[in-house]
Amino acid sequence: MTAWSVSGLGVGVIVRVAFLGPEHSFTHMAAEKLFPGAELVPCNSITKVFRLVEGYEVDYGVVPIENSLEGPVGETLDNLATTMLHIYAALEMRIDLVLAGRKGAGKIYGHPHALREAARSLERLAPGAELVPVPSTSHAARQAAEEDALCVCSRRAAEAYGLEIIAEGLEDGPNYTRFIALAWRDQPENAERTSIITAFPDEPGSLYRFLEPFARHGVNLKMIYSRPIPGKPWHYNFYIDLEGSRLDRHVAEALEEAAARSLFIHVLGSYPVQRG
Ligand SMILES: O=C(O)C(=O)C[C@]1(C(=O)O)C=C[C@@H](O)C=C1
Repeated sequence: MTAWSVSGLGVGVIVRVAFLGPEHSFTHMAAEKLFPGAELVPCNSITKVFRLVEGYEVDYGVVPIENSLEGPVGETLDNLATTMLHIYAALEMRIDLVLAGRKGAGKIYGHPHALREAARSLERLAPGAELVPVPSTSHAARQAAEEDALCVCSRRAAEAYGLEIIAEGLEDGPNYTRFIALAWRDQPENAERTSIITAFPDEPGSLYRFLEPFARHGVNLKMIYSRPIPGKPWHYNFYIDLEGSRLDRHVAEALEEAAARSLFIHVLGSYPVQRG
C-alpha cells in the first residue's frame, strides 16, 4: 500500500482518481501529475468520469476542459452545467502529438481535438487519408494497433501500443490543454482561479451590466465561453473564469453584485492551477 496524502486526507489513505482513458491518454498523464501515487481508474468517456465521482466510486475525476488551439471541450462544459461537483484543481500541460502506425494506411484515428490540432500536418503527411474520430488519443492508438492503421496520439501511447512513430511535432503551433480535477469540494484557501456558470435575460445590455462589477473591483477575467442550453434553442449559458479566490474580498463583492444582474450564478469552485 503506497503512502499518499492530499490536503484534507491523511497520509496512508489511497485516493482513487477516474480519468478519460484508456491508459496513456494525455488525461492519464494529467491525472498522474495532479495525484501522484493515486490509484487511477480509466473511463471510456468524460461523462463516465463525472458519474464515477458523483456516485462516490472514486474520490476525484480528471477531464480536459480547454485546448489552446481548439478551444473548449463541449462534453466537459455540458456536464459542468448540470453536476453538483466542484473544480478542485487544474493543470495546464503541453501536448506533443505524433503520427504513429503503418505508413501509407488509409485511416487515421484520433480524438477530434487532436485531429484538429494537427490538421495542417496531416494534410501534408497523409493527404486523402480518412480521419476517424474516437473518444481519446489512447483509444486511437489502441484502435490503430488492432487494425494496422494510423493514429494521432502521444509518444507514450504509440510506444505502449507498439506503433511505429512516423512523424513528431504534428501540432500547428504551441499546444496546451487545461485539465480539471472534479471533486465534491473546491480549494478556496489555496486558489488562483474561480470558475462560474451564469446566464442573462435576453435583453440589450445584460452582458455589459453583468461584467461591470468585475471591472470596477479589478477582477481579471481569464476565459469566457457561451454554450447553448440543451432544450432551449438560442439560449446560452456563459462559462467564465476569474483570477483569484471566491474568498478574496474583491472577488466576493464582484460576484455578489454580478449575481443580482444575472438569472443565476453557479460557482463551480476556486482552485489552484498547476503548470507543466
Ligand atoms: O486525453 C486525451 O488523450 C484526449 O484524447 C483528450 C484531449 C482533449 O480533449 O483535449 C486531450 C488533450 C489533447 O488536446 C487532445 C485530446
